[in-house]
Amino acid sequence: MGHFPFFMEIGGKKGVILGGGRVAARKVEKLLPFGPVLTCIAPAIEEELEQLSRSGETLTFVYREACEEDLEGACFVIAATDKEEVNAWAAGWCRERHIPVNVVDDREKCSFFFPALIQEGPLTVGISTDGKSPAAASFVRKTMEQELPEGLGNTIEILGRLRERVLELLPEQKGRAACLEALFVYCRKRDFKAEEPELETYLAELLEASAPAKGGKG
Ligand SMILES: C[C@@]1(CC(=O)O)c2cc3[nH]c(cc4nc(cc5[nH]c(cc(n2)[C@H]1CCC(=O)O)[C@@](C)(CC(=O)O)[C@@H]5CCC(=O)O)C(CC(=O)O)=C4CCC(=O)O)c(CCC(=O)O)c3CC(=O)O
Ligand SMILES: NC(=O)C1=CN([C@@H]2O[C@H](COP(=O)(O)OP(=O)(O)OC[C@H]3O[C@@H](n4cnc5c(N)ncnc54)[C@H](O)[C@@H]3O)[C@@H](O)[C@H]2O)C=CC1
Repeated sequence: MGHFPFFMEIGGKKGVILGGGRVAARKVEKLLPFGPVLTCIAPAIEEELEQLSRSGETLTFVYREACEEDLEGACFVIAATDKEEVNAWAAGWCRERHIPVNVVDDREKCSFFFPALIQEGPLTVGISTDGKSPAAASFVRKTMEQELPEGLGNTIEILGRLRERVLELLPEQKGRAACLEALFVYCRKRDFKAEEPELETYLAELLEASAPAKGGKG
């Protein structure tokens, strides 16, 4: 059975990574922009991984073999050592306690997978092959990255701000949906190049058009 792609909030949540090699580094690099509090435990930690902590205090290192108390209170765990028995032990320990666990050397033991990931501002695309071909997931990511129009992330950021206003100003659901759809269609026609002042103007026109006729109620 496939795995469902929940987009979960992990800001401030405790994440534990066992292992400090290339694969652990790739997982940590993906997680950091989403703001978790990460601890990485391994006797030897690659420089590539240590360097990721420059930007914030949310990544700490413990230079020893993993033990049970490392996992206690974790919101999610990534078993990324090169020792099959260590990864398997962590997987079992977490599953017994209903802690989500990712096991890099055995997809059967994972309760969640890492996707191939595209991030463009607030846009997140996660791609999975249900663990069947990470290489295929990687290929789809690269193909999609080339296809996504430049400026899309910025446009979505602006649309997010305008949306707040539309939800406040238009009382009726159908009217709101039509207005938000029209805004997006406009952005698409402008090849995602329109900046906020231009979209503000267009929104004002849309709101004007949907306002009750003069002399009406209110
Ligand atoms: C189940 C899963 C669990 C998880 O790790 O989350 C998993 C498991 C395993 N991967 C293995 C191998 C490789 N994985 C990659 C690459 C990626 N692997 C990723 C995810 C996942 N890998 C999850 C499923 C995702 C899905 O549903 O498709 C990506 C998408 C995301 C990421 O890692 O962040 C990232 C591409 C990112 C991108 O390009 O965008 C490469 C290529 C490389 O390293 O460059 C190789 C070597 C080539 C090969 O073997 O194919 C092995 C065998 C290890 C061994 O041989 O010992 C296992 C174990 C098993 O299959 O049981
Ligand atoms: N899921 C994925 O995307 C991929 C998974 N893999 C798998 O990932 C595994 C790890 O690969 P790399 O990071 O390249 O290996 P690596 O050799 O670079 O790193 C292994 C790390 O595990 C640590 N370690 C060993 N024993 C430990 C213990 N008892 N407690 C805590 N840490 C311990 C080591 O100190 C080291 O930091 C491989 O064995 C391979 O099977 C490989 C490629 C992709």
